[in-house]
Amino acid sequence: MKAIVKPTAHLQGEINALSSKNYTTRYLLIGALADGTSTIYYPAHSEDSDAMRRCVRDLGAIIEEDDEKIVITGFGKNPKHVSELNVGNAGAVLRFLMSTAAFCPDVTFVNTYPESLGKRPHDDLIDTLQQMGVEVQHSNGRLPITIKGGQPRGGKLTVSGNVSSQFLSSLLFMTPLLEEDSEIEVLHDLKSKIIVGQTLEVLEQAGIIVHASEDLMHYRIPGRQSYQAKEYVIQGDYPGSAAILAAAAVTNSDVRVLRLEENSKQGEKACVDVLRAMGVNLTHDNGVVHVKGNQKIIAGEFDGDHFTDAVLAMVAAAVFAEGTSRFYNVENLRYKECDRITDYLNELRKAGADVEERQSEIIVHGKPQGVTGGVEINAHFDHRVIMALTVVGLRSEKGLIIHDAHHVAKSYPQYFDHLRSIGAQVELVSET
Ligand SMILES: O=C(O)C1=C[C@@H](OP(=O)(O)O)[C@@H](O)[C@H](O)C1
Ligand SMILES: C=C(OP(=O)(O)O)C(=O)O
Repeated sequence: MKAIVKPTAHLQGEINALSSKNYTTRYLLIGALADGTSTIYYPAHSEDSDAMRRCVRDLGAIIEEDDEKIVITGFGKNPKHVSELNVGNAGAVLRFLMSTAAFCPDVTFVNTYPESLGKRPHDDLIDTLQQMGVEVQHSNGRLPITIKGGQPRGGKLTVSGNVSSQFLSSLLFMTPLLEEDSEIEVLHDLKSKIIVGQTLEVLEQAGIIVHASEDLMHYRIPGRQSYQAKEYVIQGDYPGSAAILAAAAVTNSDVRVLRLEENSKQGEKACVDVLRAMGVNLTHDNGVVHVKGNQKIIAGEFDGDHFTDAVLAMVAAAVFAEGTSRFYNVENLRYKECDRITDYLNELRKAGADVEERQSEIIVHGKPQGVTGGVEINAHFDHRVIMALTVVGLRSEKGLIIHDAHHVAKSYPQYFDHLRSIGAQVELVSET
């Protein structure tokens, strides 16, 4: 499917934020690791959350669902001995389940997105699983990956955190089920540290005890624990909503996004502060972000690691700022669905933006007068590239054509419908 994004000067209306992808994957996992029956209200429905649902079902969880909830009966630490799992293009789902798979004798994670997830590195987690006595076959740290587990050992473990926080989260989900106590030391650095807070939050809700140091670099996890079955309610999703808010910021708008909790632990909640710092007229009360955009954006400097999945949307807003913006500490964007620095900036340049890259920085020389557009964009299999380029297309002179825009469904299948409901001129055309 291609998205034909046309210049749009005004956006107006109200959007009910999509449900959080990152909470849905977590609650599905802890529901599967529990021995009883849990209920998850308002789960996300996207390719990534579907991937987690499919895989935990393959591993033996029993799932029933209706329009508002998923009821899941878990397998505890005794997953079914499947031989193959397909996580689609979902990095977090793959990494979280690589540890769960250590309870199975022989599982292969297949490589269905060789150009996207198939290129992402998982060596840091493979290394820790090997420390636990698990045999892992892999292709240079990449998919396909075969885990030959059975009885993983706890004890003293290390994991590197400078590529992704997902490796640490994965171990935090699995180690409480081991016979031995575990101690995890995070080596080098911990990127996307803030999202580990979401992992610790859901573990605590399920009655799991984890002793974490204040800097989140050391953990003591008692073994022989079990996940309690509980009821969970999924909150609205900040990473996806960040693109809607950016679209409202770069147009003349009066847009409300509902279900965005002020006290959420999602790091991407910072997008509200980033837009505020960029001079965007907005309020955030009672779970509603209300943007009254007037197309004026002021440049700023931001540590993007605090809001990793919203960086591309904030960069899209900065494309139209007065002055030069800098998003620093973002090197791990290179290891996501595509290289979100080089690949993304190449597409932005085609659209007419003035951007520069460093190894761990994105620099944007703003163009308040707008960009020319009128070109075709490669989505690089990346939902966040698609969402961000759509924002740029709305404020361009000639619009943009985004190829393979169906990949938006990885996290936000209703993105274009939501944008169109507030007046965005976007046409969706199938590509054969
Ligand atoms: O734990 C999670 O659910 C996620 C962690 C982040 O990845 P990194 O830790 O690789 O930055 C984020 O980008 C991803 O969308 C989801
Ligand atoms: C990077 C993302 O997801 P994942 O790492 O789970 O593929 C994302 O949602 O932007």
